[in-house]
Amino acid sequence: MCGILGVVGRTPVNQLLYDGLQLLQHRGQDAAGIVTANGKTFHMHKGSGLVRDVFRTRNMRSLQGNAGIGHVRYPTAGSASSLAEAQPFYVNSPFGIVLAHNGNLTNTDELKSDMYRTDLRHINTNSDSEVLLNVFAHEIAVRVENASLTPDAVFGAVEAVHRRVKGAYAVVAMIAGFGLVVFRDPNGIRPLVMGSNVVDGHTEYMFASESVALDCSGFKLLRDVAPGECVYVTFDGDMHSKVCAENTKLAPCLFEYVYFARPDSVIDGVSVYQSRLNMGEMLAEKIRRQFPDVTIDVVIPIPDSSRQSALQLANALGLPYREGFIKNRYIGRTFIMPGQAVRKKSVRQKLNPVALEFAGRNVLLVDDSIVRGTTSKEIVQMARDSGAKKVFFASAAPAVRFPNVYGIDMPTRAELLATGRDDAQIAAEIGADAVIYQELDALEQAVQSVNRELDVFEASCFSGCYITGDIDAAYLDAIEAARGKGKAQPEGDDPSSKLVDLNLNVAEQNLM
Ligand SMILES: O=P(O)(O)OC[C@H]1O[C@H](OP(=O)(O)OP(=O)(O)O)[C@H](O)[C@@H]1O
Ligand SMILES: NC(=O)CC[C@H](N)C(=O)O
Ligand SMILES: [Mg+2]
Repeated sequence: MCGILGVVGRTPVNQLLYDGLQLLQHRGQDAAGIVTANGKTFHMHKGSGLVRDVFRTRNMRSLQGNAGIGHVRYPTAGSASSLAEAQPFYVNSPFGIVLAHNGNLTNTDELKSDMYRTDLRHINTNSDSEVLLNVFAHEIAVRVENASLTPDAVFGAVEAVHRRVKGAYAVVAMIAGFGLVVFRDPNGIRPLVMGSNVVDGHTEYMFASESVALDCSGFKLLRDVAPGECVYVTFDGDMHSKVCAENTKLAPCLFEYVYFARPDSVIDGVSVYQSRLNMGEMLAEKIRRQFPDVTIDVVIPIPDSSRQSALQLANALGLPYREGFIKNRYIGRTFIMPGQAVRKKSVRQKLNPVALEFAGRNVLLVDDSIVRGTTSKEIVQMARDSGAKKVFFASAAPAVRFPNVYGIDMPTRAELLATGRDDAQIAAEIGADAVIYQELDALEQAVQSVNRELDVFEASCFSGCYITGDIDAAYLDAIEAARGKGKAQPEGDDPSSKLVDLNLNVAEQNLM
C-alpha cells in the first residue's frame, strides 16, 4: 500500500509535498520520492527509507517549481530493496512524463510483452508501476498532434489505459509543459481524494491517497476521485475531469478501513475512525452471542491500529479498557516491513507489556487483524509471561485466508496463518485460549453504516472473490511459484542494512 500525492499550486510546492508525504508515511516505509515541475524541467529526488531520511535540505532546495508529485513505497512487485523501483518513475517520451502509483497490476507480464513487441518500449525493472507509466506514455504519444495535447487526448489515453491495464491503480502523473493527470481504476480499489485551496482568487489543487494529507496541508477536501475517473489540471490551474471507463463500480478495499488508512482520514465518504468504532461494536456483539459464559477481566488493545475497535468493544461489553502494551514511538509498522525476520524482531522492539495489567487476569487482546500471525504469537506470549490467567484474542477483521493481488503484500496462501486452519487451530498456533474473528458481513456493515451508498467492497483476502474477475487458482499458483523463486520481496531482506547505505543509495536527477 503506497501513498501518493500530487499538487498544482501557485507557489513552490517542495515543502508541501514533503509534509504531505510525512502524513502518508504509514502507507509505505521502504522508499520515498518527489518530482517537481518547473517550466518544462522536472526535478527528481528519491531514495530508500523514510521520508525524513531520504530528503536533506540540499535535496529540498533542488526541488523547484509550483507543481509536483510524491510517493512513499510499500513494495508489492519487484524487490523491496531496489532503489531502481523507488517512485516516481520517469520516461522521456512523449514530452517527459513522471508517474507514481498505489496498487498492483494483475496483467503485468502480458503488458510487458505487448510493450516490447508492439509499443517498442523497454522496461528496465520488475516494477508493475514502470509498466503502467509506459502504457500511459504510449497512449499519450499516439494522441499528440502538432506537439500539443488537449484534455480530450489525455482522457482518451486514460480510457485506453483502463482497457489495457488490469488490477488496482490510483495514479498521479505529470506531463512536462502540460499538467498533472490523476486517475483511479474502474473499481476504485485504492483510495484517492481531491482537495483545493484558494490563494488570491486562484485555486490550487491537491490529490492524495488519504484526506489526512489535505487536512494538515490547509487544503479542503472536495471529493474522492471517482472509479475510472481522470482529473487533468494544467500547470496554469485549469481543471478538467471525465469518467474514462465504461463499467465502473465503487468497490474500495476493505483492508484500508481495517488497517492501512489513518483513522483520521475519510475514504469514499467513510470516516475510518467511525468505521473502526463500529468494528468494535460488531465484534462485541459476536462475543456476547458466542461466549456468554466466558469471564473477561480486561480488554487490551494491540497498538496502534486496533485502538478504536478495542475501546468501543470494551465500552459495549461494559469491561475496563487498559493500555497493557506500550508502543515504542520510533518503530514503524511491522506488517509492511520487508522480510519475516525483521518483522518478528520488530514486534518485540515495538511493543512491551505493562505486567500489572496482566497478572492474574483473564485478558481479551484486540487487534485489527491477524495476517501472518507475527504480532499475535509474540503478543500472546508476552501476556502469558506477564502472568495472565487466560488469554483471549479478538480480531476486528475476519480470518485472512486468501492472497491479496491489489497492493497488499500477502501473495501466498502458505504464509497466511488462517489458511487451512479453523479457529481452534489458529488459537493453538498463536498460543491463545480462544480466538474470535469478526464475520465478513459484520465488517462490511461496520463500514457501510457510515456511507449507505457503498454496497460492494474489494474483500478478496477474506472471501477469495476477486473484484476484477481475472484472478483464478492458476494465477495465484503462478505468483506463489514466482515468490518461491525469489521474485517479489525476498524474505529476510533487512531494511536496517539499507539504512546504513541510505545516502549512497539516493538517486537525484534533474530531468529536462
Ligand atoms: O499477523 P501479522 O502478520 O503480524 O499482521 C497483523 C498485524 O500487523 C499490523 O500491525 P503493524 O505493526 O504493522 O501496524 P500498527 O502499529 O498500525 O498496528 C496489524 O495492525 C496487526 O497488528
Ligand atoms: N503497495 C503499492 O501500492 C505498491 C505499488 C507498486 N506495485 C510497487 O510495488 O511499487
Ligand atoms: Mg498492529
